[in-house]
Amino acid sequence: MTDITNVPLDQDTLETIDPLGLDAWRELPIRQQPNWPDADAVRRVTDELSGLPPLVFAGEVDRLRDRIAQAAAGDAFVLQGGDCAETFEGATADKIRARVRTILQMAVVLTYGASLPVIKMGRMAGQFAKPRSKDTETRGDETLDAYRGDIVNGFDFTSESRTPDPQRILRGYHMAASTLNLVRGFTTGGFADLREVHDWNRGFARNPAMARYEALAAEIDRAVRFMEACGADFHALRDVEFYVGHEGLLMDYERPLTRIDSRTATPYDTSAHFIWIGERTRDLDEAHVEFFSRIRNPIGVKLGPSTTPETMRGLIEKLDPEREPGRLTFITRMGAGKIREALPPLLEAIKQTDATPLWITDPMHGNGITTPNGYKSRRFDDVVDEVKGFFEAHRAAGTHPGGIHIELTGDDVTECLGGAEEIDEAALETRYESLCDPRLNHMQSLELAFLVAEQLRGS
Ligand SMILES: O=C[C@H](O)[C@H](O)COP(=O)(O)O
Ligand SMILES: C=C(OP(=O)(O)O)C(=O)O
Repeated sequence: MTDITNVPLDQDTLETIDPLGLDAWRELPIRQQPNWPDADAVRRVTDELSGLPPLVFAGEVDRLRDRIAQAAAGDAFVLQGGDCAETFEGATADKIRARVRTILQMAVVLTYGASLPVIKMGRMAGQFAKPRSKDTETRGDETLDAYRGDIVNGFDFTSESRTPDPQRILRGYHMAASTLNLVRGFTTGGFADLREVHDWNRGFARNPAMARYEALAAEIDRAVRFMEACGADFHALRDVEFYVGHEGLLMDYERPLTRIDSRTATPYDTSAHFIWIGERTRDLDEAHVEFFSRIRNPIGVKLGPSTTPETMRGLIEKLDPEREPGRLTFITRMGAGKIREALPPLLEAIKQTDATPLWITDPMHGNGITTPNGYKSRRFDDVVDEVKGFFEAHRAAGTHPGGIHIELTGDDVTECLGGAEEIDEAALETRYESLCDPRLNHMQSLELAFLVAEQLRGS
């Protein structure tokens, strides 16, 4: 853990110089921050970042909060997806297009399955910082800093590349800005036309490996044609609301991008519409929860299998004291083997409170394995099983299963095992590109969407 606490100041002084408490986190323990070698260089960068334009606007953030409130009430479903770790090299038009396309395709299938609006959100345009299990990595007799994401250091195993470089923070900001710009272009410029997006799904279901989904794809097809025959204005439907979110981890990025909204005089973290706090940094008495309790964005918190009802209640008190609809999302990542025991007590406990968080399943992070040939992977079947466990638990408790959070790519990588294409351990060697955790590829993502749609129809 890195202590980046400043010289402690007394409470009165703090309240005078920081009335909104946006720097109170600096007095608290903090995890998962880089050991920047040059504090002055970091200060110069954060000063510069503080003066750069916001990436998102407070009004959009408010709209997302309303949408999340809808989902929490069971009237919408959230789809969050994107890379485990976005890279600077991967911020190309082709890769961004493929990811957006995958999310839009999944959304069509889920919309049909749920008969509800699907709120589309990329793990994109800022998902550059990674928490790690270990601060260092050893290869042979050399030990270097662990790779913490492109916004901190490089992946190459050399001392130069692994040394945290604050200039990367600025590069991350510019990469996020250009990614978001393209995402906005795609989702408002015709690329999201429902007829075309569904046409891609039809092609997918005709693939012999995916034949199981043909019937559902054909049903969606009929529905789209029915809408067309009824005179639906597909031109108006070409534009979709698309939001971005990432883990709020690197405080030297999130704090300078936090700005006071001129309409309401309240602080918004303008690095993304949605920010989540990771499983490793959600301690109630530490810096991340403190900081994100002060901002107006909708906040997610990852909940692993050891989360107790008491911790959950503490998070609600700290992050959503006003019980504001849409403010708080719990993203459970329990693991397929644990969700059926670990989630029900939380759902029973939530019913005893006046809180109405949105519940989303992240079926990726509790299902990591390392294969005998040395790859970090996940079994598609475990991912599906955790999703099923999530729906089962919510059905039994009478609460709403409100969304899914997936690490995915639009490319044909081979990082997760199984799926209809039956990716096996040997295949992992052919196209494993993630610099951190394994993602579902394009086909696996669509397959999951069809399976979730089946669950939604049954719920
Ligand atoms: O994406 C999540 C974490 O950053 C990742 O699982 C950490 O991986 P590690 O255990 O290899 O550090
Ligand atoms: C690190 C992540 O997840 P978790 O906090 O659930 O481990 C992540 O989503 O990238």
